[in-house]
Amino acid sequence: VIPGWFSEMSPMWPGEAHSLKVEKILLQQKSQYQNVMVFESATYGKVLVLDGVIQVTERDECAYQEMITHLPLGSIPNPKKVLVIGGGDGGVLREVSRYSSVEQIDICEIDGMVVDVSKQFFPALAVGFEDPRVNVHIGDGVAFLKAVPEGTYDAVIVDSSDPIGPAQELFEKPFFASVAKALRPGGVVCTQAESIWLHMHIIEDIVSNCRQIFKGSVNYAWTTVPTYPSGVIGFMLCSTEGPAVDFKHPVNPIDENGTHSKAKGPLKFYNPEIHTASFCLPSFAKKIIDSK
Ligand SMILES: NCCCN[C@H]1CC[C@H](N)CC1
Repeated sequence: VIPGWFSEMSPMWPGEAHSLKVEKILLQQKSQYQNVMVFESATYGKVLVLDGVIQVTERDECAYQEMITHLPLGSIPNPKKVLVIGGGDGGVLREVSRYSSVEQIDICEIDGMVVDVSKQFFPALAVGFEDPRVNVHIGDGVAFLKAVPEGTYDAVIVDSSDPIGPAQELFEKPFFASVAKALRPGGVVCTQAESIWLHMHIIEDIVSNCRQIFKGSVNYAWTTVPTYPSGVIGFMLCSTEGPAVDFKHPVNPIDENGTHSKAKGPLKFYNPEIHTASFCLPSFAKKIIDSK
């Protein structure tokens, strides 16, 4: 370990590690589920780390939060009821709250400490919790979804960490089946779906499971996030049987000014062109994803 630097090491990306220069460690605590750390970096603002894995940095969080939210919500005409699984830092809530059509935003985050730490150190993300439409549930998303009446939601966003630790079940078939049940016909789900450079085997399984469960459309999109492993992160975009959803041509694209409603300031990353472009894949990934 180089003194004064944080290196992100995990069995999920063997033989490589992204490092960030540390100015000051602001918090190190153990929650019921994981080690929680916040540090001030030299060049990416504050950084949230769970079990040694970077979750968000102030400088590049916009890419992930905007894409994981606007890829699904921009693809349906009138999102009303939205469920966020994970997302305890509040960033996805901030993006969902841009839609004036949305009436109810439920969030189920397993670790309450993540919510508390975000409110203390990441106000630009935790602002999402201030929206009156938000209902916070601290608990296991798997159990939460089992209790949800069939066809409740227009959209589900699974803003998870990696399938090592508390989020492991969020990558498995039974969970996808419970998401499909909780969605209305033509409802959409967007899940965090790792890196095409590092995790094609995981993505292969996720796509295969999604094609069996979601009888609408199943697509994989990706974007760049400099502080995520390999600098990219992907998303599964699926819809249930019912009114067709064309994820590649958004019917309801939020514009750059984010003026769907009382905006939380302009969008920094997402725009309708990058929405469409995010579904274009390199051949090595396309071959596997389109064949499942
Ligand atoms: N809202 C926090 C984002 C969590 N997503 C991350 C994707 C990349 C992973 N290596 C860690 C979690």
